[in-house]
Parts: sequence; structure tokens; C-alpha cells
Amino acid sequence: MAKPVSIEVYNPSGKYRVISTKPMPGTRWINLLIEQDCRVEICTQKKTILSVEDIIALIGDKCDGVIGQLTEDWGETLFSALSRAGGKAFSNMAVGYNNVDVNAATKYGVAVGNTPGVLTETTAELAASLSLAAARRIVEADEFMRAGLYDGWLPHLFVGNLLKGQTVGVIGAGRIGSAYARMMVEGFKMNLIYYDLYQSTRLEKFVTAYGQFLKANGEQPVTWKRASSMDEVLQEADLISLHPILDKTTYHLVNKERLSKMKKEAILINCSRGPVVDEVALVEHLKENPMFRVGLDVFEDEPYMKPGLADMKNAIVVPHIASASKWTREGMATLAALNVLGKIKGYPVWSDSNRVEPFLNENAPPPAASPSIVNGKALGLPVSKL
Ligand SMILES: NC(=O)c1ccc[n+]([C@@H]2O[C@H](COP(=O)([O-])OP(=O)(O)OC[C@H]3O[C@@H](n4cnc5c(N)ncnc54)[C@H](O)[C@@H]3O)[C@@H](O)[C@H]2O)c1
Ligand SMILES: O=C(O)[C@H](O)CO
Repeated sequence: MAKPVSIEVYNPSGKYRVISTKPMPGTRWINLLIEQDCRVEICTQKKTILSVEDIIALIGDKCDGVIGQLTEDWGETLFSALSRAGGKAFSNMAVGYNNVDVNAATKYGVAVGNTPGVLTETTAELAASLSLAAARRIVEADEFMRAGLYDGWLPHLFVGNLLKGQTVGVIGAGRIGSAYARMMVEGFKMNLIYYDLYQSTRLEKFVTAYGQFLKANGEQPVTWKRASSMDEVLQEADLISLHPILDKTTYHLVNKERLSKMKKEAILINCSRGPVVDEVALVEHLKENPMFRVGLDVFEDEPYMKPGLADMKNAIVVPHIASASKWTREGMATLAALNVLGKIKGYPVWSDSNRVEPFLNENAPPPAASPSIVNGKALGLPVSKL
């Protein structure tokens, strides 16, 4: 028997029991659920990652929906427990849902929500921050300064890479990859090469138009290229940022062989999911190529790092904080709560999960729809006409 988990309860007499496995930022998400007759139970257990047993104990005998986290293993066991408790809705508080077995959820008739859009720019900004920090060796220089080692300006002190005029490579030019590409092209006048299974016409048009603008102002125009293989990006780019989803096709997408194809002084950024990179091979590559630099927000076995990574001066490591801006995290909580609420209330699924702004407007009630349900089609859920 799992130990009872500590909870905080809002609106105890509410008709629908909705659980959040973690306290989430803001209060709007709680108020929106309460206004619609939900009893909201928030797990306050002092344990960062809840086990399957902890979550089964939270679900109990009656539960209408759960808001969960990307650190939790939402598979057959949890969806069958939720279904037995009468639950029909689950939402990750994340856009990525590689921790969720969507087929198992569908089998038990549980809708699975995620939180796209609201974190696009915030995540791209962290990727851009890591890019700059790696290019200009900011973390190394900061440590040097704090250690009292600075004894005067020197021509060779912390020389890094100039981004202007170099090539930025984006693997996975979806929402976040495209936003990052725009930041690096527009902000630093980098040329773009990208690889994705699909063409990113809007991104291509943007770079073309910006290139024309620069040319009209007598500046060197920026260019774009859609690569026909990922290797082409690895060989040509000076700075490469990874933004695909994690699935079978992207597991260890960057491995020993692919690392060896990159330029010796290249920079690699990963704000997608840790297992997209073979981290053991990466540590070896960093040791053998001191001018190669990496900026990592995600790790293969979170919360751990592979042996040796923490010792590498040419690696910048941050703890999965890419979506951590106040506005974004509050918005993620709102979208996750509305996904669950929408299914409980029998609302349709929002027709375009890339267009979530109407759900984030604090001055108006949200549309009567679930903002983003990934198995809506498989469950035959109606789609909103709005
Ligand atoms: N570090 C963080 O905190 C953080 C924050 C947000 C998102 N993420 C991760 O970023 C991912 C992307 O988010 P998004 O909103 O941009 O999703 P998205 O679906 O808009 O973009 C993903 C892109 O990857 C492409 N892709 C899929 N398989 C590929 C392959 N084999 N090779 C190349 N491209 C491939 C898709 O075609 C798509 O364009 C999420 O799934 C999540 O795992 C991480
Ligand atoms: O997938 C996601 O949303 C992130 O990893 C957390 O924001």
C-alpha cells in the first residue's frame, strides 16, 4: 500500500474531483476549475518526482480528471486506475508528452491534453540565451571572475565565436525551432539551414523578406536552406539547436557518428528532450574537442547527468528551465486545467491548438473548449466550430 499523500483542497463541495499532482504557478487555473463546480486537490507532498504508486493513491476511488507533470510515467497502470475511478481526462502541464502512453489512454477512453503555443517564445529565448552564453563563454568567464582570477584585460582572454554571418542550424523547425531560428536570423544576422520532416514555408518567407530588407539597406542579406538530411545541417552549421519531439525516430538523433560530422568549433544546443542526444558520446566528444561547446537544458536521465559532463568547461548545463517564465508557466497551468475541464464538461476540442491566445486572456472567460487534446481524433471527440 502506498503511503497517503498530502493534499491541499479548494472548493471541497465541488461536484467534479480534479487532481493536480503538483502545485502550479498562478491562481487563474484554480479559479477556472472552481467556477465550473470542480473540487480541486493539489498534491503538496515534498517529493519532486511522484511514483506511479503515489499517483494511484492520489487518484483514489473517484476522480474525474488529473493534471500531471512530464516527470511522471503515465502508462497503462495509471490510465487504468484513472478509468476505474471514473476519470476521463488527463493533461500534461507540458507541450511534450513522451512520458504519456497515448494509446493506453485512448484504450481507457481518457483524453490526453498538452500545452502548446504558450511556451514557444519562452523556450526559444532560453535556447537563444544558451547559444549566446556558449558562443561568448559567459559561464566560464563568470566563474573566473568570482574566483578572483581576473588581473587585467588580455587579448586572448575568453575569446569566443562571433555569430553574425555564421550559419545557424535548426533540427525540428516546428513552433519552437522556428521561433528560435527567427531570433538568431533577425537578432544576429545568421544564415539559416534547417532540417524537418515538413517544409516550414512561413520561416522561409520570413528569412527571404528579412534578407531583402537587409539588402535594401546596403547590408549583407541573410539566406536560408532546407536541408535534405540532418547530416547536411551538422556539416554546414556553426551553431545547431535541437527542437524535435522525442519519439522513436529522434532517440539518439545526435550520436557519436553524427557528432564527428560537426565542425570542431561548433556549438550544440538542446532544449528538446535529453534522449535526443547520446549523452555518453557527447561527454567523450567534449573531452576530445575543447573548442566544441554545448548548452543543455535537458538530460538523458533527468535529474542526473552522465559521468564527466559536470566537469566539462565547454558545457553549460541548466535544469530544464526553458519554459520557466512567469507568464508561460501560469499559461501552461491554465491550458492544462482547461484541457481537463473541457473533457469533464463535454466541450469540443479547440480546432487549432497552435492558436491558444483566447484561453490566455485574463480579461475574458475562456472559450468552451479543450485547448489541445492529442488523442481527440482517436476518441472521436467533436471539434469546436469557433
Ligand atoms: N526544455 C523545455 O523546457 C521544453 C519546453 C518546450 C518544449 N520542449 C520540447 O520541444 C519539443 C518541440 O516543441 P514544439 O512546440 O516546437 O513542437 P512542434 O510539434 O511544433 O515541433 C516539433 C518539430 O519536430 C519535427 N520532427 C519530428 N520528428 C522529426 C525528425 N525525426 N527529424 C526532424 N524533425 C522532426 C516535427 O515535424 C515538428 O516540426 C516538445 O515536444 C518538447 O519535447 C522542451
Ligand atoms: O515539454 C515541455 O513543455 C517542457 O519540457 C516543459 O515546459
